[in-house]
Amino acid sequence: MPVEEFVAGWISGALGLVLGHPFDTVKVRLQTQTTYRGIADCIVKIYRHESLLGFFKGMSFPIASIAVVNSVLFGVYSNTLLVLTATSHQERRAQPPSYTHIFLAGCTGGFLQAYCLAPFDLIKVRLQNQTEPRAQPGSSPPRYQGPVHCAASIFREEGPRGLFRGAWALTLRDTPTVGIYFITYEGLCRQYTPEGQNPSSATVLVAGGFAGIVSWVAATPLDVIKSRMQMDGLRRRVYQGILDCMVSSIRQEGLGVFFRGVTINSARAFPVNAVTFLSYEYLLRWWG
Ligand SMILES: CN(C)C(=N)NCCC[C@H](N)C(=O)O
Repeated sequence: MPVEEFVAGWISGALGLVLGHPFDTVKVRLQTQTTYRGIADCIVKIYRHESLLGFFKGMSFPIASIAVVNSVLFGVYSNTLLVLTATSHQERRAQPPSYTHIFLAGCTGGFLQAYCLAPFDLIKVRLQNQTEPRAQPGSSPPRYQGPVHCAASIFREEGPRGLFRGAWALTLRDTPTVGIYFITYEGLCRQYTPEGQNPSSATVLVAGGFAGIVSWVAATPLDVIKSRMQMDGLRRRVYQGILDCMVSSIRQEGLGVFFRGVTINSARAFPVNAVTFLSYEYLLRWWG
């Protein structure tokens, strides 16, 4: 099994993550808390109350973990294509795989990465939702003091399965939308690249950025449900399951609830995925 795709996925995931984390914090807050009037209000409040560091809450853990998850995503995607089409990454420009194969390989990558991502994403969301400023003498400490403390507390208070809270919603979110992600990327690259050639850097940046936006717009409804399921269980259980969470969210907030955070999600998705695909492509060309 070729491993370069896993390594390239790891590095490109880490680069994309640092760039996108502040957007991600604003998105998670908008999706799970009702105290903010919109993106600008949320940004101002985080900055005033928690300083610039507030935007980077919960990042240290994902930088290691999400990079591993991205490595699984790109590694599984490329190796599934290898099984389906018998072509390596280098051969795929001359012998492009069909969109059906790309979609199937993307869905396989999305499905497998969701299970690796679930506990890390849960910890990230719980930490991002802590609104307390940094610990000061005399003030009560936040519930979770860091990622390891957060993981240990969830394990103790909610059991080992608690670490996988929201995993089903995450799998439903990622399986089809990662298929869409790779189809959009490949489709745009092919559209703007002469046959048999490698896409230019500008094409990779634009195709990667749009692949991020299109797939995240499709993923946002289940992303909202996933984030809510992950916050459920913190004090008392509110939802019986995914369907119950959907129904009660619609009842209380209307259908618009499914698009909470879609603007910030898209604003985050473009730079993150432009950089992810650019570094991924270049690392593979460099090694290949
Ligand atoms: C819509 N979804 C779930 C995706 N497109 N997933 C693929 C990776 C996305 C990238 N690491 C990011 O954080 O944007």
